[in-house]
Amino acid sequence: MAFQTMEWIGATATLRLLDQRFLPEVVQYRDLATPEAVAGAIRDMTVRGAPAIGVSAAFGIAQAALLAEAAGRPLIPALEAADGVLRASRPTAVNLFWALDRMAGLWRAGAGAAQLLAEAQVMEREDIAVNEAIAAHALAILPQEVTFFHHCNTGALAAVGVGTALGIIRRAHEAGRKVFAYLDETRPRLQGAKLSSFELMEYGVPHAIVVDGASAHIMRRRRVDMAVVGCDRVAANGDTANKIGTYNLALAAQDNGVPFYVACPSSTIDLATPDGDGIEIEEREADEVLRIGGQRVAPEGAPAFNPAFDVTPNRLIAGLITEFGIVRPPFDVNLRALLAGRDGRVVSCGK
Ligand SMILES: CSC[C@@H](O)[C@@H](O)C(=O)COP(=O)(O)O
Repeated sequence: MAFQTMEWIGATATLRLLDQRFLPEVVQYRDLATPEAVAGAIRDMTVRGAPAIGVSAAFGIAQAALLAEAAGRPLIPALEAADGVLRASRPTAVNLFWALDRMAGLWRAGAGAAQLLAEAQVMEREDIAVNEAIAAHALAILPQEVTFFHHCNTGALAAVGVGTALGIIRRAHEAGRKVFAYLDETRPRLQGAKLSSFELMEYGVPHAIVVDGASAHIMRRRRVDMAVVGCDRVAANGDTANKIGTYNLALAAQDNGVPFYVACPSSTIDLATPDGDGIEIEEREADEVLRIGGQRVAPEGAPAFNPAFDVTPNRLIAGLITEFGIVRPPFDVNLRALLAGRDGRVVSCGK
């Protein structure tokens, strides 16, 4: 692979992130030396995608402990401050809070810097395995020839391993399936056109970038076997927050009889939020809408509204593809059973 989304540089205790803001034109890395810098990189979308955000934040916590220990400062105030600044970086992807809670469980119990770094590295390795398991479960239901519709970027750039939805597309291609993918360009940040296409070009997966508004038309006129997207938070009833435009895509899929799947690690499931109405939706600056590639496309002074995510109601979702299997409706029952199974009890994927 010609790029690596993140890398921990032990010698300098820095987190090296591929700066996704400049892809596909420039492959350039940033070395972040403090948890505040890591939080800034999450906020400005140097790193993005729910799993990648979570693991980056875990390294930010480890970094806080390492810096405090090296300076002989007390650990807990440093960790509390780092936790606060990282928690405030982006609101919607629950993986951020999941990762910070997991790290906080350790440092509140007295873990030191070495143990916190080891835990961040465990999370890094886990993500790789989880991504592979998601792809393997998906492959089991895919035909030999398959055309996908995909939204945003959910691949290696959004994770540590191959990613979720885009990881499925990549692994299906590598497994010898005859794969084609339509990639929504994903306005306003263009993660589909810039990042997902960058990845699929790299892997040699046949695809076409389409404008977001083309999905219903393409599903009506052309072969599409499955829409598959990632997600930032799944509520207890299966309502799913993902990049703005996902809900539109799900509606288009339903109207055209195309099964709509959401691929996610179980760390994206948030049983504490009963339904999608309780999910905070990040609102970003108007300029993302008003400009394309730095160039203003709207009249001077025109207003804009820029919600970065939307919530797809559970009734539009055929299944959630997790590392433990494919969760089918009724999601309220089956998601609880899935997470109970993760703790060693019964696993029911509602197949
Ligand atoms: C496996 S990534 C899943 C989601 O995080 C992805 O679909 C998405 O919405 C990313 O949004 P972004 O704003 O680029 O961080």
